[in-house]
Amino acid sequence: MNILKVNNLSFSYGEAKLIKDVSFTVERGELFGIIGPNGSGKSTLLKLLSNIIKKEGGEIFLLGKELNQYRRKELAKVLAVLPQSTEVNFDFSVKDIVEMGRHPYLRNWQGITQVDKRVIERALRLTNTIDLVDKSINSISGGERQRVLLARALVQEAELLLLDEPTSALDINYQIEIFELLVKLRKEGTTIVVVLHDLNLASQYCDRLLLLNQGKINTVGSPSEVITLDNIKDVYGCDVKIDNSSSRPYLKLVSSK
Ligand SMILES: Nc1ncnc2c1ncn2[C@@H]1O[C@H](COP(=O)(O)OP(=O)(O)OP(=O)(O)O)[C@@H](O)[C@H]1O
Repeated sequence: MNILKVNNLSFSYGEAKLIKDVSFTVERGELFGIIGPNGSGKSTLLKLLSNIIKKEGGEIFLLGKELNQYRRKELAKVLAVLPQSTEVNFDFSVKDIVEMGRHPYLRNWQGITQVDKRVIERALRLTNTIDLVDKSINSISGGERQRVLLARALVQEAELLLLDEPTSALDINYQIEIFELLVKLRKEGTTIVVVLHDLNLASQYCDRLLLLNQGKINTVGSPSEVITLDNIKDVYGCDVKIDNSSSRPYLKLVSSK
């Protein structure tokens, strides 16, 4: 059964049409990657799926219900988002930030419960951020902040996670750790849609990929169907080598000189 169904989605900023007639589905329990060059519309697409910006045309069904029919709290229990920009304007502590993710579960006038505390502690452990809880969100590194905001998304216990470049600020150790965490979450039943720049990480970890080019879908399919010499040449305009000796394609850059 699909968790997300997108039909003929379109979106413009002013005159510029940024998302053009995009249709695809995401199945329950998939790790689904969105890839494409800078400016191709990946973040815009993710914001549309998160209801952060409103579509111009088309339909987005989340668990069979139109996204714009969800109430805010109801949506936050089904869908959690890690945005591309992890800047936080106010000087909250890490603990406060992560607790905010439980907001949709809190009753009026009631503080956090033992259940909330357990969920928060698990998310802090999974993202390796437990030692940061007393620090101010603005006094930690960009990579630490990215993991803290992932913890905040996890405490929402949503069925669908939408992550915009969750490892962009992370060193190689944490990149692997976060992807192993995503694989674990997927095994537990969470569906994950993730925007990625690193085509090899996308190939290695995602079940299916959507390759976006100038706001349109170029290809949707398995990593072997999407990461091909022709597709990379068409979309990125560069020559690469692709090693297909293992089950998933591995891309190597070729110097233009
Ligand atoms: N608020 C905005 N107003 C006008 N144009 C915008 C706005 N936000 C993004 N754009 C434009 O929309 C296009 C798509 O941007 P988007 O951020 O979705 O691309 P992306 O594929 O995520 O890029 P990147 O890989 O660089 O993060 C870009 O040309 C960008 O300049």
